[in-house]
Amino acid sequence: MLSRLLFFKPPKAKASCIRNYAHGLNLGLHASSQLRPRHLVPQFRRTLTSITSNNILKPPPAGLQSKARPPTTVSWRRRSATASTRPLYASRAFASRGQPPFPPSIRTADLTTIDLLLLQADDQAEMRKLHHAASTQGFLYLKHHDIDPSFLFDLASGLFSLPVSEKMKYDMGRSGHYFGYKPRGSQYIDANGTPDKQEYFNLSKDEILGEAKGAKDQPHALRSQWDNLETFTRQSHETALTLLGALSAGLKIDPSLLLSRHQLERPSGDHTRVTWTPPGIDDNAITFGGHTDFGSITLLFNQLGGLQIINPEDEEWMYVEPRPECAIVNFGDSIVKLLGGRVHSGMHRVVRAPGDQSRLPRVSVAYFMRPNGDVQLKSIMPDDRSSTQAKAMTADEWILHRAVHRNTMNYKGRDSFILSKGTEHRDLEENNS
Ligand SMILES: O=C(O)CCC(=O)C(=O)O
Ligand SMILES: [Fe+2]
Repeated sequence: MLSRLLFFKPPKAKASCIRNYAHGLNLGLHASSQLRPRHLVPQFRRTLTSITSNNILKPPPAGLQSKARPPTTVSWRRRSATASTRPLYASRAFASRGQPPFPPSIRTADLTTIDLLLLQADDQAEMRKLHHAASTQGFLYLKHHDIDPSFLFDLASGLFSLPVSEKMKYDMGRSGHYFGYKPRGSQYIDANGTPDKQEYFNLSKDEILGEAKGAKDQPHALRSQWDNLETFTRQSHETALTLLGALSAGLKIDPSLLLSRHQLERPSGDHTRVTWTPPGIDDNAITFGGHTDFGSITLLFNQLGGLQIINPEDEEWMYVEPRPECAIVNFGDSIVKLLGGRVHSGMHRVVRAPGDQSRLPRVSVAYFMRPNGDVQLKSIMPDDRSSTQAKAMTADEWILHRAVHRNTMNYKGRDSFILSKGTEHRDLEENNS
């Protein structure tokens, strides 16, 4: 791996040098599956640290700094590789799990498929396609990623079959704290306060990377997978950064505007979520009500159907068919606010899995990328500057706001429902942002 890194030229300009070096770092990481930045020779690590600390990346605040890890977060491109030169995609292993097929007769959303390899190769047409998908449906399929969520699907049954009293030791509660366990029924799904039907664990990026103070303990099923969780977190974040970089190109803005607001090493609400819905749900039941995601980019991994989005043409709900070789990507409220409404945060919900799939427990895995916690959620677009001087909620405040108001125990009628909504209800939202 070192010989690969030495091919890279010494730094020229700040931004490009960071990309080249971090790019090289990533190439090394992926070429040699289990190598991580902490395995780099100290000399190279020092070089990277001094480059990145040169006013482009702010170091994390004291107390949150990782001793072993250089900040590598500005990269968004890796050197392109063709499908034939790349190792077996993790998603292929994820594909063969023998679940009943998604029923072919069901109406599904016709989402654009974006090729991550083409984005990494700076393919202009693919970047335009990404921009178009982001600004219309706000949902897309992403192929040729190398994120492997299969270990989380494997551990889900053991994790969620723990006694409720055991899982409740990790309860996230009702205060808006958003990491830990969410029991079934603790969020409501509609204006009447109907409880949801799924449980999940949210695992903080900062805790997984060892950078959060006071990190919570975790059940053994998760704790024993910490290395895999770290790899999953890093790869998901890196993939989301690639999307942000390519989207910036589509929007013709300086990529650092978005990249500097989504740094891996900065404290943020990013997390991995493993969701479990038991079989035996009533036909037509909604297990997770219509919502938009709070953050910037969600990478979702599904084996079973059940996810639905609203068709912008006729406003009807349509299934999103799981494609095991693809992640489902959607854009959330935070990036809508940062880009002054130039992308769409798609409304979605989850219903019982269709057909024979409904006989299985439904597991889904997601990585939620959010802005750094202290980022103000207002437009960063150069054209919007004059209208965005007022102070806005920070990314952390926005999570708190939405999470508190979704909690069943905080439900006080329609007003609570209105307060729980995101950017899909712009008229409502203007009153609470
Ligand atoms: O389970 C799914 O397919 C989607 C879950 C979801 O929308 C969420 O957790 O925000
Ligand atoms: Fe969602």
